[in-house]
Amino acid sequence: MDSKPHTIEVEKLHKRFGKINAVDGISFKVEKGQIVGFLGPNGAGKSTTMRILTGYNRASSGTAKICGVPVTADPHFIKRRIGYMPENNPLPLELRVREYLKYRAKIKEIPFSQRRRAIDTALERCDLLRAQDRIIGKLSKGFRQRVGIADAILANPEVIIMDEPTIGLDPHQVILIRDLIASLRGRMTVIISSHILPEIEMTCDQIVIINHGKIVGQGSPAELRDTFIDHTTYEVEVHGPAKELEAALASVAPELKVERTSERDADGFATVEIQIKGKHDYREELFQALAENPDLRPRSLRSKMAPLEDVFLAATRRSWETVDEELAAPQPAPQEDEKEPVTQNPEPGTKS
Ligand SMILES: Nc1ncnc2c1ncn2[C@@H]1O[C@H](COP(=O)(O)OP(=O)(O)OP(=O)(O)O)[C@@H](O)[C@H]1O
Repeated sequence: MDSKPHTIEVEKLHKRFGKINAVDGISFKVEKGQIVGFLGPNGAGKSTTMRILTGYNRASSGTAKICGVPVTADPHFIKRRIGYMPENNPLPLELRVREYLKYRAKIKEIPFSQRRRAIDTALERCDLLRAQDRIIGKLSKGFRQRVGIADAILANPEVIIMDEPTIGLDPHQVILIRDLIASLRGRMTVIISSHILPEIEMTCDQIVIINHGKIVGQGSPAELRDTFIDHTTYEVEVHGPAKELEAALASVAPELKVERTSERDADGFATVEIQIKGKHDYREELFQALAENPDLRPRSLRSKMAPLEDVFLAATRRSWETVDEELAAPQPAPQEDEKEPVTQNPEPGTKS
């Protein structure tokens, strides 16, 4: 049973651009205070979904609700509840940081008496107090991204949507932005899209994997691993003849595969990566098999979590197989609404 309230509810969302199904029946819910990552290859439909949520794009069909209200029902209500940082966020390069946030505070209708405090808080949270009088055009890309985030959080909205917030940043800046996003956990509901998989894994409570406009995987990193990864990987450091090692490993599990073996180090130890099908933890059996052989000397043994990249590849591969099957199947005659995009909702007003 659902326990926490859902700040974002998306149901059977479709967006067609002519013949392109950019978003093809997406449904998901996000609990209050969670950080959700959108993962997907180029053209998967991430930005389009985000733009529908913010009211920038209208859906062809389906519903998207923010705080229980359909995004098209009350654009003003939605505007006040969402902070949006679009991909390649355009900023006025000639303005100073504080000046820009003042202008944005006005647009966002923050009451005059609260503006100064709201700006100071956003500057502080984004570690921009030192840069508040700098001209935006003279800031590094990392600082500009922080200005974009400061703008998104300025009105203390319930939902923050960020499209590729770390694109083009150096690793140091990526860590700063990641920490900044993590600091919003519990306070705001956050959706971010990124191609940087470890970043999504480190930052997000839930991950939504999108491919060809459809959701192909959804859940916490652990749940996704459970769904898409059917093996466990182990790494063992061992000394001894290759033949003996092969025999010892073969006795552990019939479906054991040696993925790679490193060069031996100065002490004669090689690092061997092993994969065994299934979810059973074979560490004890592996250690025993190696230790029992007098010609082998194990030095360390550990199980390795599958990288999110493997989950992503497995999820998208599975969806490509489905697409291939769909393409091979006989096609029904086109429906009326496939010929012309359905414009169910009016285009909302200004950017928030
Ligand atoms: N305004 C538009 N007109 C026509 N087609 C569009 C439009 N916007 C997006 N598309 C198409 O819709 C599909 C989904 O695009 P979208 O930008 O949502 O993908 P994405 O997952 O955000 O990709 P990326 O990671 O490259 O930003 C793509 O095929 C894209 O070409």
